[in-house]
Amino acid sequence: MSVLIKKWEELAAVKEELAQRDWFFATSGNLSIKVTNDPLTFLVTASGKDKRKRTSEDFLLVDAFGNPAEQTHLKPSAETLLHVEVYTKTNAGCCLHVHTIDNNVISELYGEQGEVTFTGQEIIKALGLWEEDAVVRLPIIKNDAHIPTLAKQFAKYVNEDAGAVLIRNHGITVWGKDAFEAKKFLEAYEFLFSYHVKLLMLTRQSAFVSN
Ligand SMILES: CSCCC(=O)C(=O)COP(=O)(O)O
Ligand SMILES: [Zn+2]
Repeated sequence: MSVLIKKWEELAAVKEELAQRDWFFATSGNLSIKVTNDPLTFLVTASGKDKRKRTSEDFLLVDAFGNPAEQTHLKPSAETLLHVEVYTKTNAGCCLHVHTIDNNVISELYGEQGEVTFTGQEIIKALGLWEEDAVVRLPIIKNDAHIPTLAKQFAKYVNEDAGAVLIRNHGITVWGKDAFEAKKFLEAYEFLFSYHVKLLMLTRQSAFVSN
């Protein structure tokens, strides 16, 4: 099996799992996986598709600038430049972006602070932090409609082979050394968001009832 087919299957499997979680509302989300290092090429989702569907036109191969590396009628994701930043600045092998209600709520609650932190949760170990008092810091950037500007802001936080950035009222972009790691990190962040949102709702509601 060629590397391209192997990587296609790997990304398709991740896409299917994220679809099962219902993380691709209204065609949102984009995914990519590195195929070659020299020259850099990666598979990225085609723009505007329903990512819950599995088709032979789900992905296309792009180069280090995010341009199609082969003749195709498909358009790379509108947010391909963010994936370009990940692969040109790090050794990451996979990059995942989803819009969920929970990640949008968290990004709005903490957007002015420019970051959200989490601590005291066992799931933090999935992010590679094993100390009991570990603190996860997740940057939140402004959602700029001009993608080159958004990519430039995003790039400030792309310094390691694994990481994540929340885009305010837009979604999260997570990257890791391979598809397994990127998906694990994404699931850990979404767990933290969902827990935090539910806890805030319950504690605010009970404070309201007891007053
Ligand atoms: C429909 S949501 C707006 C675009 C977006 O943020 C997204 O993640 C999907 O865009 P793409 O071009 O990758 O389909
Ligand atoms: Zn998006």
